[in-house]
Amino acid sequence: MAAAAAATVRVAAAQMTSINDLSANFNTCSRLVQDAVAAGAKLLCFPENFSFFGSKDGESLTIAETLDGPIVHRYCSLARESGIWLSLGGFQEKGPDDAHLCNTHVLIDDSGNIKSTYRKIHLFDVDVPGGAVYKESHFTTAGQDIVAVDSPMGRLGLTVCYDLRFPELFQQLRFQHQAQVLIVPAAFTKVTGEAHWEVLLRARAIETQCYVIAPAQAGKHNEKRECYGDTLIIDPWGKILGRLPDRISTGITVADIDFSLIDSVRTKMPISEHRKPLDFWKSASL
Ligand SMILES: O=C(O)CNC(=O)[C@H](CS)NC(=O)CCC(=O)C(=O)O
Repeated sequence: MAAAAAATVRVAAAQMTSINDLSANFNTCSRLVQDAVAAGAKLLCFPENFSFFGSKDGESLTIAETLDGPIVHRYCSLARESGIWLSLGGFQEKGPDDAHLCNTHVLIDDSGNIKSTYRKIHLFDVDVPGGAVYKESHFTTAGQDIVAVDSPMGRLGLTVCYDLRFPELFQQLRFQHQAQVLIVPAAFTKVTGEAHWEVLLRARAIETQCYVIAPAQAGKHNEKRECYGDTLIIDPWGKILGRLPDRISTGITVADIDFSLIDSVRTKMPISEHRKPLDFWKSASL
């Protein structure tokens, strides 16, 4: 008889203040990996720009690398040596030309192999009210593909930051790609985070009936940039399971993924049966 799958599995999400120094950020990540392993986590998720947070426009282009370059290689070794899965939630991957990179979410297994990669689909070209103007597309090429992948932590759906505002991606991950756990690494602005971060994350968890793991950049990265922070882990009922003692400190939070909770929430409230196919909406709007 096959061994029964574990009923729960522990995951961790990091909160950190990355700077424009690859080694300093790697040292922080290594320390957080040790904390996650000590806490019994099988997966640790890092925020967007975990390995490098530029201090001026275009600085990230100077450190962009391919997935087989030394930066990702170092994180693969860290995963293998520590026996933990890592979600690298926003790596500056060398793009199609020297003027563009891809904002790539890289998932590494506990043997140190890259399991999958997702390239951020929605780019942050936004004039933040009361904040700065962002033009991510100036130096970033958008991804085209939805990515979900099986793991011991369930079927993981990969996203990056601003994707959070586009529920259709999350609907696709749940209903077309059968995701159970959605990872939303972020570097949210302070202004938009205050207004929207928690409510958007809880909404995505509730409407997809998935766990949501949302590791966040936090606090002041340099003279010009400050991120909202507030790393969260949320269950499929929308309940917050994990959060650091404060919004901007560096550290991890952990929570247990309970597969029976996913099943019971979905069975008792069968939205996958009640939802209308796209064709319904086409005819309903005529
Ligand atoms: O600020 C930085 O340099 C780092 N941030 C990023 O790399 C990305 C792209 S500019 N930030 C977001 O997507 C913020 C989304 C957001 O804040 C929202 O949707 O409200």
